[in-house]
Amino acid sequence: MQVHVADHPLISHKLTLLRDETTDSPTFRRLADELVTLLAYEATREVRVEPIDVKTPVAMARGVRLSDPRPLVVPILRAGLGMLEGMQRLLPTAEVGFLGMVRNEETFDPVTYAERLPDDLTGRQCYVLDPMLATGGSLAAAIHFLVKRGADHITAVTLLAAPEGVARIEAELESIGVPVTLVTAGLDERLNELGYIVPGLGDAGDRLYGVVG
Ligand SMILES: O=P(O)(O)OC[C@H]1O[C@H](OP(=O)(O)OP(=O)(O)O)[C@H](O)[C@@H]1O
Ligand SMILES: O=c1cc[nH]c(=O)[nH]1
Ligand SMILES: [Mg+2]
Repeated sequence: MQVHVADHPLISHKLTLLRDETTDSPTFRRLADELVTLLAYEATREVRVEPIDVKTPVAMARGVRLSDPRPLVVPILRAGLGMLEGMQRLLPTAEVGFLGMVRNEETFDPVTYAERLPDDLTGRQCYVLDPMLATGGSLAAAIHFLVKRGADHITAVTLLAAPEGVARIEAELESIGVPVTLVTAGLDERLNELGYIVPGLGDAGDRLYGVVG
């Protein structure tokens, strides 16, 4: 898997504020949104385009436009929803599909409670959004959903990733069978015994939207 850890002082600055436990929910949402827009630039480096000609006020010019079919952006609910607008700012014409997943707190296995994806993703580039790649269970499950429908190019965009999660996706790449790229604002040290990223930022969903039972 190609792993791009963002190396930019503005991204590091915003990520540091995001980690801070005193950062409130409205600020956390704004920072997550800003971070995704910065990450989207790197994440879309291989977005497919086709040549077109355009008439400027002066002359004809050769340019490009996004190819059809348009990319599909898939936020993993809940926390991934906090990254959607930031991504759409750069890819306004992308389609959006949804996956709802929650981790079992004891086994860390993802439970899928919602799925709204196009049936046929043949030839589609897909961008999966989830702030946290911890054990990698949720991202692996999301990738399998997309590949089963025919997606042939997947980019995951995260705010933080743990080495354990990266290793898991790498180990599953053979069964995944399509190239996967990870673009993340930070790669942290490890997971703790509760499956949280260390030092991390806590529970991204709770920090974005509040604690639900
Ligand atoms: O890599 P993993 O070990 O699978 O963990 C990461 C997942 O955990 C979090 O979601 P959570 O289950 O807390 O759901 P939420 O977004 O509703 O808070 C996070 O947003 C990822 O989806
Ligand atoms: O650190 C973590 C791990 C999983 N999910 C989160 O929201 N945070
Ligand atoms: Mg959560």
